[in-house]
Amino acid sequence: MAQYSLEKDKIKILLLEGVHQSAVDVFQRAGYSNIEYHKASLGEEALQTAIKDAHFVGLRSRTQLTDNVIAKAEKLVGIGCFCIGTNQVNLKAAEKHGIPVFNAPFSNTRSVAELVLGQAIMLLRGIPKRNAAAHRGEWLKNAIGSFEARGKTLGVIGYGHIGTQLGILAETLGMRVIFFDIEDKLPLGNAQQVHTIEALLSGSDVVSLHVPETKQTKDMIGAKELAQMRKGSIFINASRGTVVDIPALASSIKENHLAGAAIDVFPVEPKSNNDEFISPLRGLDNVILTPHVGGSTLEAQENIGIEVAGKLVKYSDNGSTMTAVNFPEVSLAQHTGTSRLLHIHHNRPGVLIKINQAFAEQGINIAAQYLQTTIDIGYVVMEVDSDQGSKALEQMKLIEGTIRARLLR
Ligand SMILES: NC(=O)c1ccc[n+]([C@@H]2O[C@H](COP(=O)([O-])OP(=O)(O)OC[C@H]3O[C@@H](n4cnc5c(N)ncnc54)[C@H](O)[C@@H]3O)[C@@H](O)[C@H]2O)c1
Ligand SMILES: O=C(O)[C@H](O)COP(=O)(O)O
Repeated sequence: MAQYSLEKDKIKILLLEGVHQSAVDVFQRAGYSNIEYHKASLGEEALQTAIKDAHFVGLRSRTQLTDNVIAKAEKLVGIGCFCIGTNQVNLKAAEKHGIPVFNAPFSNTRSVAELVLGQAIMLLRGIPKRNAAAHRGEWLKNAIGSFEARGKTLGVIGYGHIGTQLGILAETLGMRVIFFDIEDKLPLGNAQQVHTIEALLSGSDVVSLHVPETKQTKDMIGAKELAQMRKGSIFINASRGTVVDIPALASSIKENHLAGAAIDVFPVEPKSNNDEFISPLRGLDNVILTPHVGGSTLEAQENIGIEVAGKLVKYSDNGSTMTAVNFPEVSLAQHTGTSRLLHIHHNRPGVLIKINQAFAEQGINIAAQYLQTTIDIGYVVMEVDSDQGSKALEQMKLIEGTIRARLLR
């Protein structure tokens, strides 16, 4: 599939799930005015219709970009996840179609860490159940099951951007921090890495999960793992809903093995704010339930809007793919005085040689050339004399193994 870059006002940008206005501002400042904006996510059928003529799509954690949806989005050249998680996008399918996927790996991490710390303090004091009781007209003034955070052990599972920040914040309260991660990680502050999940679960007063959704983390915490936690301890999950067996967690709370929990993410979440939230955890006074708002602060959303829209604009304007999660990364300055071509191909031997040969035969002068590959695809960026761009694109289209070719203006 070959594409000439369109006039910017012809490039359709589909924004879903109420991404922050800052994203719209970034696109508009860069000259992209054809923006279709939706406050909610779209179901598969509506999504297929809206995405059919879109060149870029921006979404958050709810919208499912399946293989099927991507295959039908014939004009799509870039995907922006305005969040951290990218599990809602079939990354392999996007790669196969030559579509880079970008996200915001840092912008909401502090928001999650702050929320979790607040929840830990509230749960250690038994506040959620006292709050629920007060709303029913009951008065639970006593110190039973009420503890300071100081001196308690926080166990972090997944010591990445969020887990590390949480650890540092917790230490400022005088908590001891241990963590479990599949990688060896540099402990920040006085944190200590433990090497089994059992050691973490049995050694912590508060356990907090900060792992991504992967095959390995699916149902990582079930009845067996909950039983390994200390009696009277606290469990927090603001990572992904697939990581925890929720019925097992509900049983552990009802049996008073755990003193409380805070859950922000669920295996099945309502599609919109108008749909009912269904969970076996509903009605348990010592469980804080939040509607996947760990990263939903105005600061985080504004920064995410600027960051991800900026990455999409850069890719559209000059082909730069830095920080793409499924694609060869190429960092490129703005080009002046030349035509820049982007060529995405199946990663087989000889593609670059064939492009160079074809250009040589046609007398096309190459001013600059960049190549990066993943196992499956190669990404070549070439600059040619500005009057030779269209001819060069025609030649690129003919190369065997081409997935996409694009000429930037
Ligand atoms: N609730 C929310 O609104 C919200 C907001 C932001 C992020 N998140 C979720 O939180 C997750 C973590 O975010 P982050 O920025 O800290 O990610 P990160 O990639 O920086 O850290 C994840 C850590 O988990 C570790 N890990 C991976 N698999 C593991 C396993 N099987 N066992 C133990 N450790 C494992 C990794 O090595 C890494 O250190 C995200 O993937 C996202 O799904 C949720
Ligand atoms: O992956 C993330 O960053 C979080 O889960 C937040 O997702 P959201 O943007 O849909 O709230």
